[in-house]
Amino acid sequence: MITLPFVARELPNMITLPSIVIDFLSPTPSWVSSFLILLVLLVVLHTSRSASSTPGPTPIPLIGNLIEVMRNFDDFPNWTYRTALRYGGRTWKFSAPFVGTFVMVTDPTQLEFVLGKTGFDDFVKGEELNWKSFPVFGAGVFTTDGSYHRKQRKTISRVFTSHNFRDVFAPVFVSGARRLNKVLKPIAETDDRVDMQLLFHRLTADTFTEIGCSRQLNSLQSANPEKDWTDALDVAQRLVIHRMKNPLWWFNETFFGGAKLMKDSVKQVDDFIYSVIDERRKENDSGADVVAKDDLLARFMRYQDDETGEKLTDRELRDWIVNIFVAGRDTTATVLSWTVFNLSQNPAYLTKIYQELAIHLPRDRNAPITHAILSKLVYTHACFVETLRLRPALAVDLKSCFRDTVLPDGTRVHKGDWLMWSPYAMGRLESNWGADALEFKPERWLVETVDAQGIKSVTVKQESPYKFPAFNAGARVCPGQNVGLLQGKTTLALLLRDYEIDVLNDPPVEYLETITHVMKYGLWVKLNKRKDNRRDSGVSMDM
Ligand code: HEM
Repeated sequence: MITLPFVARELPNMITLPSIVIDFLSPTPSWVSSFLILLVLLVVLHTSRSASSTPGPTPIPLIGNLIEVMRNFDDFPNWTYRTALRYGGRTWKFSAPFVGTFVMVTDPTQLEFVLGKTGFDDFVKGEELNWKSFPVFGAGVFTTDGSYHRKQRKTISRVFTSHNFRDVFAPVFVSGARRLNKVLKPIAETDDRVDMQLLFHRLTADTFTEIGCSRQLNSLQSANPEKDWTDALDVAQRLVIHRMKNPLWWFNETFFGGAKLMKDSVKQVDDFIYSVIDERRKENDSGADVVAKDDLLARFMRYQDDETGEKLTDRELRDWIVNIFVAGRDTTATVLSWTVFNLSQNPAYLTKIYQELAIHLPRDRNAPITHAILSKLVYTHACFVETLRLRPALAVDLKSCFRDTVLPDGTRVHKGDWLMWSPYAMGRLESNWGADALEFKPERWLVETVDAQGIKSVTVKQESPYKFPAFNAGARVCPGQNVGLLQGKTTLALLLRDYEIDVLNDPPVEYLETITHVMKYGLWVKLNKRKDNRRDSGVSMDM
């Protein structure tokens, strides 16, 4: 054994290598030997880390689990499920070069540590996510940490009052669902097929533009040019995902036009949002009563920093609006699509929804449908959350580890590692949901309660968010979950009241993993007008 002088200088504890290695290295230029030694050290480091007691797919020196990850790239949520099964729901690890080590959690107790109070400061969104997504999300609520994130959450949460649920959200969602049904009417009268996923996305784009900035996008009814900004947002979001998932993303952006596509898409988004902000500022200056518009933009414009008294700049307003738009639009539309699909595979549950609608929705199709009525649609609600369990809108989520820490099960997580959790896998594990975990079974959400007067009622169970993290959990739990649920059940209720939906499975229904768990080829269906099941005569409902 001989000692390498330069290594000894770098590392006082003296690292020694077998002479055979040195003999091999000595005739080579010093940078080559330095590089090779670095590689050897990396292998040693890598092997010592992977030799930890945390299970996981066997890594290959230097490339970690890259091959396995690449092989399962397009089926990532299922891979997380299969691997979690292999390790019996225990925490496991995998790694990939240039991306890092991922610690995967599927057990509610570990997730509570990570997302709850104890680990909140140890696990953050982090700088990498922040800068990679900056062109699209800017310094928005999704990608920031610390006090800036808290002030956004506080302002956003103030919009979700019971008054707004009753007087703003419910009417917007009911009128959106009615518009959707109107668009479907001529389609149902012919043999035409339609992609419901596309229409759900347009519907939620319309409703969240209305809630966000009181603009009528009308993308459901027409090829409105303003709709293009939402398409551009989709493209930009996909590029962000590419940045997060593919270590060679910069290659694509630099040499294959990705950078231009990102720039053009972001510009289209910005043009729309800045024009809305500009218009609102002019309305403000002209003395128009913007306060009466209790939309998110109005609230954000009224926001003043507690300490400095400063208001938000146009750029900040733009970021806040984009984030909330993405949060509300894609998630709800995705879950709606999967709910329709799940119900088509389980007609018995569809029949139960029909019964519930027959009892609670007004007989007159044009009569108002209030928030109070919608609150009674417990079974429809349960179908929506059961879909979320099996098809969470964010199938996999992650945070960056800010400092070395140890999970309750003893797993060591190092600073810079990624802490990942898979709501998709967690929703399917028997250890979390019992032997029938893979079955679509809305009943698992229903609980019977008895009030002080002895009156029985059925409600939807509140599961622990650490067992059911479809809306995240802890201090970053989704503040809009009840808004999403309300729009989900409203749309579903009115759609199923009026139409029988025949899912064609052609093209097949498969998922595509982008930010949300969307369907790769859409959800193609054939529609028929439904008969009103309260009338024995079987007379078709008026449209
Ligand atoms: C079914 C519908 C919805 C689902 C499944 C859902 C799910 C989620 C999830 C999983 C997160 C955490 C994402 C992360 O890790 O950063 C999240 C965050 C968030 N959601 Fe939702 N969401 C839904 C609807 C909505 C709606 C309708 C709004 C607003 C109107 C909204 C607003 C937000 C916001 C602002 C955040 C960021 C919270 C933070 O980081 O502090 N969501 N949502």
